Amino acid sequence: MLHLRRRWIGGLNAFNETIQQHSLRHGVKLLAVRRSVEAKTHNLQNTTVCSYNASIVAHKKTKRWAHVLQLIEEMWIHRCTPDQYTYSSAISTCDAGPSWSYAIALASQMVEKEIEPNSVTTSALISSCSRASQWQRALVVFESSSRSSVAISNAAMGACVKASRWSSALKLSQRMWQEKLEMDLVSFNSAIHACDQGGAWVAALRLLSQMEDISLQPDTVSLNAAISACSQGQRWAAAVHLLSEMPAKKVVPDLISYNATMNAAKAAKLWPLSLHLLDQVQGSKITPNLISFNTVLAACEKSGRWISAQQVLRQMNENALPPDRRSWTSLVACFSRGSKWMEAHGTIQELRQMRLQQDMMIIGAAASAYQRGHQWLFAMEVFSQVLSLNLQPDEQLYSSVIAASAMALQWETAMSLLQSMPARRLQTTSASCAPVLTALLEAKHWMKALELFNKPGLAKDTQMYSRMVMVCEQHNLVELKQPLLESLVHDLAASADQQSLTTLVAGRSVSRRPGARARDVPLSGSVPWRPYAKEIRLMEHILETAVQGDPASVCDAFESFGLNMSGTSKAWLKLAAGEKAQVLVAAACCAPAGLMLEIGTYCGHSAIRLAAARPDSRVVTLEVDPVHAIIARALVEFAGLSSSVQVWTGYSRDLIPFLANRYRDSKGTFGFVFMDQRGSRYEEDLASLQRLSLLREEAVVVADNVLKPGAPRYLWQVCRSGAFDTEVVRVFEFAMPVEDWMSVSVVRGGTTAATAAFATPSELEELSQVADEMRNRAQTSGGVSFTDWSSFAEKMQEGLHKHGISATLDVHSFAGREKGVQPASSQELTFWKSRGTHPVLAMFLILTSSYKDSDRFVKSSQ
Ligand SMILES: C[S@@+](CC[C@H](N)C(=O)[O-])C[C@H]1O[C@@H](n2cnc3c(N)ncnc32)[C@H](O)[C@@H]1O
Repeated sequence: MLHLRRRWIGGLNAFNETIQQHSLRHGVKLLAVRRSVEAKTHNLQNTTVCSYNASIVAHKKTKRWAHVLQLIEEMWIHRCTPDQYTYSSAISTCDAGPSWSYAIALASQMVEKEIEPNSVTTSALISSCSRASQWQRALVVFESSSRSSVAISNAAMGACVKASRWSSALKLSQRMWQEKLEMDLVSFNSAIHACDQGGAWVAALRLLSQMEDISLQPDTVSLNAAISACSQGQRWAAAVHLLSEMPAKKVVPDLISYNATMNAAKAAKLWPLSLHLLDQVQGSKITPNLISFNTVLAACEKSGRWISAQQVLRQMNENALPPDRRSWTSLVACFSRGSKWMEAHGTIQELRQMRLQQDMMIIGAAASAYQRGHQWLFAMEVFSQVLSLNLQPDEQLYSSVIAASAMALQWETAMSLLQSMPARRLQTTSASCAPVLTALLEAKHWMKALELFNKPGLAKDTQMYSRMVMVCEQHNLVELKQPLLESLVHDLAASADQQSLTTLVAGRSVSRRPGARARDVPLSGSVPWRPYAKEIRLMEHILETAVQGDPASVCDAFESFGLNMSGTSKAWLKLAAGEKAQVLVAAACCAPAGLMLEIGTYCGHSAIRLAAARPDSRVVTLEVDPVHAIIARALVEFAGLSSSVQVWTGYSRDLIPFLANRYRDSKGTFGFVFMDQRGSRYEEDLASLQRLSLLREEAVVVADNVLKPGAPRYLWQVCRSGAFDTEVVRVFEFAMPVEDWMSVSVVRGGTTAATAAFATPSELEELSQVADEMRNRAQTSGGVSFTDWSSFAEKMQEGLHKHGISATLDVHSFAGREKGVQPASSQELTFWKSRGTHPVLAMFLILTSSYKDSDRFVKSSQ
């Protein structure tokens, strides 16, 4: 007993400082003097401990802690010794509100008077420490308490949770479980709350199952905390599961349950799920609040779903819930991501009229929209607005405004903005430097550009190199390009792989190295991923296995390497090979004379195929990644096609206007185009080609991957605008057992600029965004499994079908003629023409005729 008391005293010694600061002893004494006078008057001498205790309990109910303190002091004066019960009641009265320090003072008095504390006093004392944000002291009291009890442990866990010490709280709950204390709802709820704080979703689910084991019914608080833990732990599926299970557990979900699940959907960028949950809330008797709407808006923002965001804002108005700054920021950011600068601008104007105070978030989102829309004057205007509002511009805002100015060739403005960043203690990054560099190069200030580029500490990324290399190539700045490429290769992660690139950059052409052995082809999942390791191995494989100067053997080597890669899309080689190559070559063979354009060179596989298939033509191919471009040039040279294939480094949006100047031809420059860049750019790049009159009459335009990841906006243009005749060809993805589509279109005469005004239905806009999300997912470290690709392709097919877009030709059972162009019989051509098929496509159909279509032809022509 004595030992336990010592422990208790030891624990309390830690409070000395607090007691000195907050002790009421002094105040209590003064009160007691007054009270003792009153006591005399009221003849309280005969009052017993019991009656004092009764009065204290009465005051406890009304939380009159000052009276309780007076009574205790009085008891001492009248030599009526307070007991354990007196102190328990008194401490729990003082535990509430600002009087927590008196609880500590009372506890200290108990120690002084050698009165043994019970579990009520201890837990009340722990709560007091917790209120005083003294979680460590709460734990000291807990550890020094003589016996374990649920109340004491709950109080200690509560103190840890309040102080966000989630792991300490979880340890306490584990201890309770191991010590077989009868954990109650409060214990579990505190523990699950701790899991929420730490995103410990596994522990939260384990606690729920422990509750089930002891037949303890969780309540809304338990389940909401568990959903929130899953959300913190990025487990949206578990969060949705918990929400859907609530009715079965006889727990009614409330707004917090829905908001927490929506938050999980937002974190996973699952905007359709968050919209669905919002619909569910609205369909139930719960009224969504600002948090609900803002969570859904933020989910839309993450994916740039501006149409959905607009709908959510309308719903807010219908619910008489005015959007706040956060809601507006999400909307403007959605417009920015969706490249809708005019809509973003309209919203900013609306906010000004509403006199809504704008903050850095909204302004930053607007500046980014202006940057994407090349609106440097508006970007500068918002920048000035930031200064006039005495806000501190951040790096993001600087980058947007600099990029917008640089794109408008305002290099002086861009440069002075960049130079003013350090004065504001802002770090210059590649996002802010790259546009200035490009603008300087465009303005032919080569030396200034080089000076900036060589500035120590400048973070250089591939995009920056790409833009620099692009300008050097366009202006034939060989002396400038060389150090850039050297620096690029040097900046790549140091590895043996780097050597091959160094050789190429040094200007030494690659050739077959007799005796050298290609490294094992497959890049298994266990091989650590290094930048460009896959591409460098591919190159080495081709150099070792193909015949120099023989394009067919080079293409075979590309394919054999690709077929040996396996697993997820991360290891998969993104070539238009296999069936796709057959469609590509057949379409190219039907195209009118003129240059052939490819957007998306990668390592040069399809460019080599095209050049080999049409020796009468030249291929111009664009590649944004400078390392891919280096490898592609080397392999084109190895295939003996350097004079037929020209590789340009740069982003298609920047390069197409350059092509217009470089290759202008009065008949239109390109007779054939192969779109194999990011599918979300197809439509815009095609529109640029049309606007700049770069397409010949009856030019053939082929696009790959129009089903997976998909290019719904582009398909809508080529299938439904009336400006093209199009066949949509069903093929197998190269080296993947998944269906994909390629589109083969012929530009109808006189319609080269007609598609711009042809609006895409909103559902297809949405589908385009889904496609982009899949593209992003494919680029993440996990990649996308073949099964996921397959089910994605099915869904995309359904979505397109609703808008009348389906495959028109099946090449799975390709029965076309052997390689190369063979003259089609006049009977075949007449057949297709009689069916209204464009003669160029008729030719293509004959070349790629599948069993199905051959049958159709044979039966109809008999
Ligand atoms: C699917 S791969 C091309 C495969 C290649 N056509 C073949 O079949 O061998 C796509 C390539 O396009 C490049 N790319 C993506 N978007 C681009 C753009 N807008 N402009 C230029 N290149 C782009 C990527 O860096 C990547 O190397």
